[in-house]
Amino acid sequence: MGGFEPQRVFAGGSPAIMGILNVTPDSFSDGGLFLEHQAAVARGLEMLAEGAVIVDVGGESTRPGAAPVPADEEAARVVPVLAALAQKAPQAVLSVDTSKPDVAEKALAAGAQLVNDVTAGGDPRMLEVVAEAGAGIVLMHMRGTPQTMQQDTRYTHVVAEVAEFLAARADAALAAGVPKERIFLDPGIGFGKDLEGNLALLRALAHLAALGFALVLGVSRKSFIGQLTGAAVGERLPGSLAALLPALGCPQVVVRVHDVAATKQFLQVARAVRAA
Ligand SMILES: Nc1nc2ncc(COP(=O)(O)OP(=O)(O)O)nc2c(=O)[nH]1
Repeated sequence: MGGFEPQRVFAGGSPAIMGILNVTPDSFSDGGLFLEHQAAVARGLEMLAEGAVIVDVGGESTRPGAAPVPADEEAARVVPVLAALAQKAPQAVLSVDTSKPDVAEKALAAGAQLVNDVTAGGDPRMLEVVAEAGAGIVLMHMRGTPQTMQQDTRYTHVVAEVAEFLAARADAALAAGVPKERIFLDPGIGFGKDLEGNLALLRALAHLAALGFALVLGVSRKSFIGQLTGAAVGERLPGSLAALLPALGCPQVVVRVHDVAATKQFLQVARAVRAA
């Protein structure tokens, strides 16, 4: 149950890779590919073999306009996959991508050690669930909900506003009893931001790292890459890799990606050729 060990995430250095495993019919880039549990477990094991340190299992798409999934359906999607991965890959760090405390509770009992909450503890019970389980939590910035977040993407100063939100949510997690080393902050690229807002957050990633918490960064295949290049969602791997460049300067960052092997190779070479 829980027992998140942060040192396992960065034992191989930073950035560390979080492989995305969407057990959903409608995720924006890979919906339906891994809805069947056997295929999902195989994909999770494949990503671990390719170099992922964390496998992030999600049962509800958060793409703009996505319909919410009932808790029992979401749990039915992710819990069996997490249980199988915990049994087959006991060395893996498993996370559950959910904003529902009930789903998180079941996922942690099944072997997840980290909760990836795109609402940053929007449901107050989530922080209690995470603290009680000794789990880690990813607190992500999103304006509104997947249904509303792209309707208002105006900020006075997007970096300052996102940093302020994340710092406040980290304080709430600390107050709930989650230790600092088990808290990850995430700017939420694509969640209620326009192109300029996403780029400003990427350029200022070191500023967010200066808040003193480990970070998670999710840029993989996202629409801002399409806006910059015209590339369709299945053609965005080069742009997804280029968007990781700001992460290279951060001491403790997890990059959340679909393409694990390519990202692993990119990071190995980028680290080798980059001045210290
Ligand atoms: N912490 C964090 N979690 C996230 N979960 C989902 C997505 C959206 O990507 P994906 O999971 O591929 O799509 P969908 O939400 O449609 O399943 N992005 C993030 C992110 O940037 N950060």
